[in-house]
Amino acid sequence: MIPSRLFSARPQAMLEGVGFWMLAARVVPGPSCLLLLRASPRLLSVSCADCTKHQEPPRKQPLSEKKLKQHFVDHRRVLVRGGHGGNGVSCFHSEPRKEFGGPDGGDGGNGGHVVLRVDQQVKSLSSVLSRYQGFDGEDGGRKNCFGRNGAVLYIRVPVGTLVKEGNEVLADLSRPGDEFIAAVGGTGGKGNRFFLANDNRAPTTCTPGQPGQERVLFLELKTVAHAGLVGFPNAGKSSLLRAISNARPAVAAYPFTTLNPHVGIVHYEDHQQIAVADIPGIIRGAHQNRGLGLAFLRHIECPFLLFLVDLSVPEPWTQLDDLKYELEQYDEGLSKRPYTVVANKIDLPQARARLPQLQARLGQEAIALSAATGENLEELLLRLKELHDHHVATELEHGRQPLRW
Ligand SMILES: Nc1nc2c(ncn2[C@@H]2O[C@H](COP(=O)(O)OP(=O)(O)OP(=O)(O)O)[C@@H](O)[C@H]2O)c(=O)[nH]1
Ligand SMILES: [Mg+2]
Repeated sequence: MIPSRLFSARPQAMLEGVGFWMLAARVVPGPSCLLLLRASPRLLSVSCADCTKHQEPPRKQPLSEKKLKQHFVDHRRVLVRGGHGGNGVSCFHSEPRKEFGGPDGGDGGNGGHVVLRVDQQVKSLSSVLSRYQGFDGEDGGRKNCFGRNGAVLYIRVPVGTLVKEGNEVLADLSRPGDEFIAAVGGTGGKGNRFFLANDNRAPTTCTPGQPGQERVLFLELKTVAHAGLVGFPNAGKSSLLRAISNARPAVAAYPFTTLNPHVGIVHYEDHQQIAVADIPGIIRGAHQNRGLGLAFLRHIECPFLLFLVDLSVPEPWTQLDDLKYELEQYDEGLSKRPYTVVANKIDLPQARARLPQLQARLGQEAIALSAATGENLEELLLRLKELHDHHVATELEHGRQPLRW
């Protein structure tokens, strides 16, 4: 509320706003300043020294979900073209008193390759452009000088980038530092020196540089994480990820709130880190492209899974069968990965009542918890650690490197 006596100080300034607040701040210090602080902190900092001490530093505005989606890009079509080779040159050596110096045209340099390189700092394909042209090689020169080769052009991509041409998978860049030559640079042309032969002492032939390889590649980002949260829309996957990690996926009471996978890192006291991916909701018929269809199933690139069952809906045990069926239809053996069943929303009385029936129907233990209230999250965290340790042990047993985040 603005005290009425302030208006009488300079009523005409109300329209201007700025002038009014400056005057009022000097007239009425103390609590009124708080009101004014909210109205115009910049001006108040000039007039009220006391309040400036308590002024909060400006906070960065969080990105809206719409903007986040624009930032996360999980597939890209890229036209890549290697650099053009430099041309060979045709010329002859000339020197005073040396009439026939011979051919001395140098070769052109090779065009530069375009190379995809995995960079752990890059988290999505949003920084990848739609076309890349490699660096050209330099033309050859006189005096048998060869042209400089074109430099290699590196495209930084995130871990888990799949490179496809048509339907063929060319490369799976799943480790930091992995490289793939997307387009080979063209070879440089030959200078006339190259064609010097016994039967031809003065060749004039030289060849042009070759164009670089050109192709259209499809880059696809798999979400690489230790655990994948799989569940129906609205089961509470994003809420659970928020509860156990620092990730901030959007949560709302409508299906398909999550349209892109989010990865959250669970930190343990012994500095172990486990990456958990929140995958968009799966519905019946997803393998036939229903709902978000197949688009998200490609993201399930996790050594173990967390099946999230929503206890607030009737007959929750059917969810697990449906989820497993969809995964199996998409990729045989996907549902056979180590997993654990998590039953969410036990804070609701009707959900808690369904728990014994769910356990009986599944014939296995389900971790009952509430992502909203944080109830029983510890049990899930311990189970996650167990699954992770089991994964590490199995990978080492097979002589493979376990996934590190
Ligand atoms: N009562 C209760 N509500 C919950 C709990 N967890 C999630 N919810 C609510 O369930 C709704 C859906 O939650 P989300 O986390 O967005 O669900 P989701 O599985 O990520 O949904 P999609 O992204 O659409 O697949 C929201 O309204 C949440 O507030 C819980 O433990 N208890
Ligand atoms: Mg979600």
